[in-house]
Amino acid sequence: MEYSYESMKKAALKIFYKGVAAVSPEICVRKNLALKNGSIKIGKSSFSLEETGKIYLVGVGKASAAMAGEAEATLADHIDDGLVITKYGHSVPLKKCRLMEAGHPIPDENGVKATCELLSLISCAGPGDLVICMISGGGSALTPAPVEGISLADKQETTRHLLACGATIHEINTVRKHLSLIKGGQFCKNVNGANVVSLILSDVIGDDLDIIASGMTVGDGSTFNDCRDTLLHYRLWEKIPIAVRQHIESGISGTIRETPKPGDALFANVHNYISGTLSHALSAAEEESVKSGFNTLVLSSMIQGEATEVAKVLCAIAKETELWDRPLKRPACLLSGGETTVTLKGTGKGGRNMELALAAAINLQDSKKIVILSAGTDGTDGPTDAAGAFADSSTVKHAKKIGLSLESYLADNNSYIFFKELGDLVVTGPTMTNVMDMQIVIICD
Ligand SMILES: Nc1ncnc2c1ncn2[C@@H]1O[C@H](COP(=O)(O)OP(=O)(O)O)[C@@H](O)[C@H]1O
Ligand SMILES: O=C(O)[C@@H](CO)OP(=O)(O)O
Repeated sequence: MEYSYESMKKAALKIFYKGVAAVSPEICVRKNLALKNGSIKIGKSSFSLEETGKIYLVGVGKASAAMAGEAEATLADHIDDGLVITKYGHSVPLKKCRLMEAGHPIPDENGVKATCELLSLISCAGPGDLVICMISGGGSALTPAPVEGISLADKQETTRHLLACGATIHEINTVRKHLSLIKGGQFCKNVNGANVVSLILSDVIGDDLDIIASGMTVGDGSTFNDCRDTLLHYRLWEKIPIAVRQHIESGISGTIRETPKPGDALFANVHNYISGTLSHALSAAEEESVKSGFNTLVLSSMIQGEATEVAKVLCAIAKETELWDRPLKRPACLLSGGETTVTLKGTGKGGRNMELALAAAINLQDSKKIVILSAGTDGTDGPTDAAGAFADSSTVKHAKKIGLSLESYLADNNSYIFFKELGDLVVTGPTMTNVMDMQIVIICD
């Protein structure tokens, strides 16, 4: 079969959508939540309706409104009260829960208000009650509850520095947890001994419960010392607001208490279950790729590192396939995913997927027929309206024709504008789910 760039891009997009569809909030919640024989089953936990007091449904994260919608459909009139905090544009109509939208990835005033309301709602719970949480990535930025002495502006500035320095989400959330009254398990301090059960859609490498949305219902394995180490490592210690520095120093000296740790009695009635992961999405993408006639290989669901470096490795494997039919015979499709980082040096507009695609285009200029799609499964890449971008063996040629220099767009972290000019953005709109980023690499004759 003869493949054109257009047909390869179409196939890549179809594979991406299949992956995303497999981790829709509805599917993930339906698999893990049921009402059966007078009991609510969530993950491996079961709560008899007769013995349970009030039932609260809460949610935080980009997928939380859609997750709560599915939970409402199952639990219907059994929910007594609820509140969901999601990112602007990620709402779906809810019947039982109040819905509040807030800023992401930089927290804002609406996030502060919403988090205050969330904490006030769950403080109505008590022994015998059940608090059901729908948690997904994005939850950290959406729930700013700064500790005393730290302002929202301090948190915003700290977040901006952390997002720009190339730190991993594990490192970023270690700091966030230690500046917060809700993150790092502290949500559970407010439920007065009620049962807490969380369904969690994972958007972090390794599916670490204490990292996704800063683990508000999970014991925190990190410390104030780790925060200082991270900030020193990325040379941010002198740049962050003084109030943040002082708070961390007080934590290190023991004047301020640590976040609750795994095994703390606070978590005796708390259960956390992963409801969907990137690995599920990649399996569905793999199935679609095979159906489309490609020899298919999932490389990894744990790709991390600087986006431009990851691009070099993916392109090297794609070119190996093109030249030597290794590790797959053509027509081939390589699938991968994870979360890269971008150390921002320029002032342009972009995201880590578009940055990866731009670097890939440079690496593919000496290849014959390779297409790469890199996109965020949440439908947003960086502070833009695109999910990601396509790069292919001919991108450099086309860019030169219209006078665009890839190197200068890359140096300015201006990948969004580059791919917009070229017409190679992947625009999906909010997908309502969030399991990190996916790369689909198609190699044809
Ligand atoms: N101009 C840019 N080029 C590349 N990456 C960028 C740019 N601006 C911001 N970013 C990256 O975008 C990330 C935030 O984007 P977002 O897609 O919202 O992340 P997430 O899906 O993890 O919430 C930050 O980690 C930041 O490094
Ligand atoms: O909320 C968070 O802490 C992170 C990880 O879960 O999500 P996002 O990268 O989407 O902001």
